[in-house]
Amino acid sequence: MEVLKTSSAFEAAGCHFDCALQEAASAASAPARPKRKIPDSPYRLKRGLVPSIVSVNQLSKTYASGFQALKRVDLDIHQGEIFALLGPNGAGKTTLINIICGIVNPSEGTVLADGHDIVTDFRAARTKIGLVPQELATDAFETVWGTVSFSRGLFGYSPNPAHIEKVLRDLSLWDKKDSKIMALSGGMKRRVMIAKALSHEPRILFLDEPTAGVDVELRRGMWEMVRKLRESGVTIILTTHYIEEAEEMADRIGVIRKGELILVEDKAVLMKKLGKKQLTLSLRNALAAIPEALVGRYQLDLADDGHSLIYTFDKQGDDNQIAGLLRQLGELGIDFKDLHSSESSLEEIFVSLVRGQA
Ligand SMILES: Nc1ncnc2c1ncn2[C@@H]1O[C@H](COP(=O)(O)OP(=O)(O)OP(=O)(O)O)[C@@H](O)[C@H]1O
Repeated sequence: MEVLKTSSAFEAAGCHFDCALQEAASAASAPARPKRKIPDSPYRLKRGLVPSIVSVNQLSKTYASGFQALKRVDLDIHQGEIFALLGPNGAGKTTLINIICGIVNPSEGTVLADGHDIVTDFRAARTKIGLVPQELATDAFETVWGTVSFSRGLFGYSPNPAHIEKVLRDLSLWDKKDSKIMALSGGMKRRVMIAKALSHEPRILFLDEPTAGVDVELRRGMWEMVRKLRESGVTIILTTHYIEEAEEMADRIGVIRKGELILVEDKAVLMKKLGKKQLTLSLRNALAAIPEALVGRYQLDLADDGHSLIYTFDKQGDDNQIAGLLRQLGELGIDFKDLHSSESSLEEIFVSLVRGQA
């Protein structure tokens, strides 16, 4: 439930998805924590009027080995949104991003980036896109200013010092503009990668695992920065293994499993539709088992050596069910001294989706 948000264990370890699944499974008994208020986004406020900026149609990829990494994927990314692509290791996220960015050829299907076909109109499509790859690949001996300016040149754009200055200032790198890359911290290097990706003024920015291995404080700073980029009109597509990141940042969420896009949904709708609620009753006297009269009628579990009775129900469920359960408990003489409710986190919803249970 709420308690299953990204735990510090895999934050610290930069842990990958399979690990997250195990964490989620084993964290069910952790104490509840209060729900965080996530600010509404400009995208969400004007939703309904937003056109697509990336259009993926029936996209498939079969590698030379014969392995089919993507299976007829259809996806529209809306202008001005932050879209989070989630999926276990090997699901096909990087393949999809690499095809859109022109790094991997599609086997079938088409992709339009800001109206340009990524195969037949490659150059125009590529200028619209910025990619921040997972690996920090920068020239250690080059200066921040030099490497970011050079990236712009790679796209055939004439120098624009005013733009490079703005990017460096926005990313809090201006005071480091003359520093060599090797003299920067990991977090600064990551921001240099973002500056490089923004050097040619793209309208679409792909962030592949933007905060992998980044400490919690810096990660929050990165989230703030990504939101500012979105406010400046850049559409952002990110992959992440940190569910908290998607929950915090994304307007919409796509889930890939075994090369298939199994779900694309507004985050808030997803959490409402697939989310579960739990009502936990602290019993006055421990129960050895769920009473016969309740079995099959309610989804009930015992915890805490029989001292807690947990009722799980759909978020969109009928409130009369709770009243009915409480009445029946009274009739059975089962008394409780306290009760509290909690809601599923995105992480729980996600775990059930990739396991195929949702
Ligand atoms: N060049 C390649 N040749 C053959 N198979 C490949 C190639 N690149 C990727 N694959 C396979 O395609 C599948 C999808 O890989 P991809 O890198 O897209 O997954 P991912 O969702 O990004 O995973 P991760 O979260 O681990 O980065 C994997 O099974 C991978 O082994």
